[in-house]
Amino acid sequence: MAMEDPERKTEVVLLACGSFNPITNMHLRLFELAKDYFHETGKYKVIKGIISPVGDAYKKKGLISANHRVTMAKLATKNSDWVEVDDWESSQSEWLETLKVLRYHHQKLLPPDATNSLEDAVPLTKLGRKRKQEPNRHEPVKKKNRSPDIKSVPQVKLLCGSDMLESFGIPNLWKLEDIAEIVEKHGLVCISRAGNNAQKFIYESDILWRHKNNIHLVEEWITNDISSTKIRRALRRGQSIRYLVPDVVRAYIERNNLYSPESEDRNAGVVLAPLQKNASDSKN
Ligand SMILES: Nc1ncnc2c1ncn2[C@@H]1O[C@H](COP(=O)(O)OP(=O)(O)OP(=O)(O)O)[C@@H](O)[C@H]1O
Ligand SMILES: NC(=O)c1ccc[n+]([C@@H]2O[C@H](COP(=O)(O)O)[C@@H](O)[C@H]2O)c1
Ligand SMILES: [Zn+2]
Repeated sequence: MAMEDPERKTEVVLLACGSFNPITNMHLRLFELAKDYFHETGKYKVIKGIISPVGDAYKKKGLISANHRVTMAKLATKNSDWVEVDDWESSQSEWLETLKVLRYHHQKLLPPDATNSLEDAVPLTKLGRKRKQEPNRHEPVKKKNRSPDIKSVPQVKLLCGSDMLESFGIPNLWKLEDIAEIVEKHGLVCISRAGNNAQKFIYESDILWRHKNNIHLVEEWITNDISSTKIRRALRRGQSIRYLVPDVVRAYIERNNLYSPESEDRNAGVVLAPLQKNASDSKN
């Protein structure tokens, strides 16, 4: 009686977008923290985590080739039974808005006959009901006899740190309509990060406030301020990065001599792709 009906839980896929230059232990922790959070609510079941390294066309300073970044992320997740790396985003020749990456991964989860431009026409939660239940290759078929109310299409939520949430406020970096669609149709899971105040940021934004039910703030109590920037800095200085990144990643970096003063100068003086794109969009 008191047992929850597992079939009624909303299935969630967590998508983390970023440079992963290189992937760190903290990136991997984000997934574990978010999964614990959702399971503790009793309402969600996290079925998968996806790491999507940004493509080279993002043009961030110090960004090394996507090839290496994807390889390192794959090495780092080798032992995870639920987090995987997807190179679809990084294999595009142009930089892609994060919303487009979310849409792509959501579409991949739809039954094959539902993928034709339904996305914008039908609210996400209705998609599963509108179409006949069909197995898809991402998920084993569950018991039949589902209640029609079960949202059978998993939600794809954007997993990020609070610095990424706060980057929504940087002029020209994000389009307002993209932010709106991310929080309205998909949802956001934000892990606290030193120096950021996500709650206040949501309070100060009308659009985020309106959709705060779809923004999940997760407090990281075992605080850990590892960042890729600090890893690259340590490497340039010949310092150890052991126990800050998975050991296979450390070995791969050393073997290929990936980070140096020269690599840090990549894209120096180049305008970041979203800034470039949004500036030229606002001119036409
Ligand atoms: N220590 C951390 N705590 C919370 N979130 C984090 C942490 N490190 C990374 N993230 C999140 O992981 C995602 C990918 O981040 P990204 O690839 O930029 O890593 P990073 O460590 O912030 O790198 P960089 O220092 O180069 O900006 C972002 O959403 C970012 O907020
Ligand atoms: N408008 C947008 O969709 C937009 C703008 C800026 C960054 N991003 C994404 O956010 C992530 C930021 O990563 P970094 O913190 O490593 O720069 C990347 O995946 C990037 O593509 C998206
Ligand atoms: Zn970052």
